Amino acid sequence: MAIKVGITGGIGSGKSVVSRLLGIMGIPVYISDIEAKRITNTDEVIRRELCALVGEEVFQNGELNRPLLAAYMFGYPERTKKVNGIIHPQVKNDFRQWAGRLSSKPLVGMESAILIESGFRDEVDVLVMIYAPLDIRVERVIRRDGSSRDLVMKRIEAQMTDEVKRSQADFVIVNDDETPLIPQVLELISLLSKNNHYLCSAKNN
Ligand SMILES: CC(C)(COP(=O)(O)OP(=O)(O)OC[C@H]1O[C@@H](n2cnc3c(N)ncnc32)[C@H](O)[C@@H]1O)[C@@H](O)C(=O)NCCC(=O)NCCS
Ligand SMILES: Nc1ncnc2c1ncn2[C@@H]1O[C@H](COP(=O)(O)OP(=O)(O)OP(=O)(O)O)[C@@H](O)[C@H]1O
Repeated sequence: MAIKVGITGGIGSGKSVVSRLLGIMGIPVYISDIEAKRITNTDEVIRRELCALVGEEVFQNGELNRPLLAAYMFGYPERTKKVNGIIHPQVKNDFRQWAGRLSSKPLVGMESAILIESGFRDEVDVLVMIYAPLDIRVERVIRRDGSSRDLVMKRIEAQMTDEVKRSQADFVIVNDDETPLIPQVLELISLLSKNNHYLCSAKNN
């Protein structure tokens, strides 16, 4: 049975960068953002419920109108809760199936900015928080997405605080543009591998 590693952290903290590093090292990672998008675009029940909640225009030419959904939910906690309530149960189901298919792997990951708040904490065995100071995160996302500061702040407000995340995390990786990242990721893998001989089996292959 694979050890399931949750990777969380606020928007722009560097989860995707860490997940890519894990991927390079042979650890498959379920990227919730990507999978939630796929499921939202293909699941009939989600489609129906989102249309009923937001309006038919939330899908355009069969595709989710992402800017519209983002404008609808971010900044409105009650709406965010309803949208999450439609999408997240299906993502949880999908993750379970994905992890089941990879049960022979020593380690698998699940990346989500809102892993704790969407009720995924119990789906993973170990929780890793990627930490970066707020100002750095905001600047990174503005640079990455070309979004406005206001839009980034609204997303941050829809996410749990770093303090709460930190209190639930088993490991914290600091990605503040100063602390070297790769040694921390290697240390994490080495720690997780101590009990399941991950590195030994890699050497034997
Ligand atoms: C609202 C949507 C359409 C906006 O799409 P967009 O391409 O602009 O953003 P993207 O999906 O790439 O997300 C970027 C970042 O926004 C933040 N974010 C996304 N969804 C949420 C949410 N429900 N609550 C808080 N933060 C969120 C995360 O930090 C995420 O990594 C999209 O994020 C979405 O469908 N969200 C609902 C599904 C969801 O909760 N996904 C997150 C992981 S399960
Ligand atoms: N250590 C780093 N060195 C250089 N660039 C970095 C580093 N960490 C993150 N970045 C850059 O900052 C941006 C945000 O990082 P990333 O996309 O990994 O964040 P995230 O936590 O996955 O965000 P989101 O919640 O939006 O998915 C990206 O453009 C990424 O390339």
